[in-house]
Amino acid sequence: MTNVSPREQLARQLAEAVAEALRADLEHDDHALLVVSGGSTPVPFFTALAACRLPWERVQVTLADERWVAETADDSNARLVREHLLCGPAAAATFVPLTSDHSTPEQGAEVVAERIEALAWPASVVILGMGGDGHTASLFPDSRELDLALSTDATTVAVRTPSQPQPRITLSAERLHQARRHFLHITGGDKRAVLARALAGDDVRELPIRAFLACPLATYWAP
Ligand SMILES: O=C(O)[C@H](O)[C@@H](O)[C@H](O)[C@H](O)COP(=O)(O)O
Repeated sequence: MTNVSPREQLARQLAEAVAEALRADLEHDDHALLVVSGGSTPVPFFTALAACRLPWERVQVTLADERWVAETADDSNARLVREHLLCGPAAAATFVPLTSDHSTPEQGAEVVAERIEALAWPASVVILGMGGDGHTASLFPDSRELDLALSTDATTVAVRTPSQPQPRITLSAERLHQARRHFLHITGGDKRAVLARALAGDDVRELPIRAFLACPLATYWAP
């Protein structure tokens, strides 16, 4: 038995659950939509999911949020997806990024929204991450667009926040709720403590992850 770390085991278990969900939906739908988050946590999950046997040509992939940077930039979530998930057979999936040629997310938000709205909603799966400040996607507590992102029925919202170096674009909470299944993928003691605080209170503006605690949320956590 190889010595597999708890985080690697978690990534593999999450990948199996997501693959199973996609297969179940593809039994009765032509396409299945997977919405993933960026950051660092998802990398082993992406690698494990890419190795799963799926009719990838019928899977659509998009992002919950994105930094408004070129796809060649180190901190591009689209780059992370292309490098770690869309590999091997999974390269046959249809990936729809969240950036456009516009110089700002405010200018690009509408054309990105149109592109996203054409996908196979409701999503089969939304994978959420969480930051130490309780943000998820780009719903940041210190963002002046938080109230809008939590209340609008628009698909995308341009976000600027003092805590992040780049402008961002995020799917709105309303759009992120349009899914059959929600998974929260977090690791480490700090995030476990933030989740415990989120579960103990109701103020969504304080900890925006709270916007997703009511929908069934499968939490995948490892130390
Ligand atoms: O663009 C992003 O950064 C993500 O979509 C973001 O919402 C992420 O899930 C959290 O910031 C956690 O990031 P880590 O996994 O790097 O801790």
